[in-house]
Amino acid sequence: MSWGYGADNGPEKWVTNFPIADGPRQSPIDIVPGEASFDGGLKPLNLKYDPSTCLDILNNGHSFQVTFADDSDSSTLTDGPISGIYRLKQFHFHWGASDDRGSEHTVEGTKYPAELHLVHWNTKYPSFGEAAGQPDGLAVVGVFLKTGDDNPSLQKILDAFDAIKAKGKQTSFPGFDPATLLPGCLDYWTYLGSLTTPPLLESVTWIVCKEPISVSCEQMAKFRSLLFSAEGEAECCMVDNYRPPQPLKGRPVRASFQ
Ligand SMILES: NS(=O)(=O)c1c(F)cccc1F
Ligand SMILES: [Zn+2]
Repeated sequence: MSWGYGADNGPEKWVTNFPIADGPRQSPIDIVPGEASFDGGLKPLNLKYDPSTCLDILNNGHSFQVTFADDSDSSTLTDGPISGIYRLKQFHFHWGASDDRGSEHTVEGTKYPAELHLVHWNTKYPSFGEAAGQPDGLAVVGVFLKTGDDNPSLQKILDAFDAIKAKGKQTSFPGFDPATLLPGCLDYWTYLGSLTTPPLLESVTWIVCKEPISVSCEQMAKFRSLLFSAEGEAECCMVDNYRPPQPLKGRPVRASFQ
């Protein structure tokens, strides 16, 4: 059986096939603002996204992701805590079965109902796959979702869900601008971590935004209408697809703001 989020194949079991699960720089973590150190040397995030690089939306059996053409520097992350140019590859979300949980990072124990991950790879390496194996290979921008007003930008994504309900389904998704998913304020915490799903590679510079974006509770219900299961299999709702916080193991967490 391959990894997932169930009792038999979930986060507590991943270490069996992926021993790095107990490694020194695993993600997510609980962010404790009072223990983060303000670093005046951290630059503002510079996110430049070109909607024409948006290709399609896919249910990969553990989340859904929106994928981007990454054969040029059209959609990039620069500055912030990183050096060089990182290209946007995809974004995806993690969410809960109810509004009291779902995010991967937590803030002093507070769980949000969902978390957005914008995944970028360092162009000093030839591809995403190569970069994913390097300690400075990836940079993921995390944004919390908080229940409140309806989010029109999110709604465009949710309206595509009927075409990707089951695992393995994919449909074209042209012209979406991921910048519309960013909060107004781009203050962030940053630390060195890992992928939060197997293979849990310790190659991610995490950049977690302090300000959440909104999602309505009806929109959260739509997230929960996706399936972990493929067509023809017993239906299993895609919910609680989050890894809980992992030990900090002495890592510094820096803040871009005071
Ligand atoms: N969750 S995460 O952002 O760490 C992540 C990646 F960066 C890359 C691939 C899958 C994945 F889940
Ligand atoms: Zn993720």
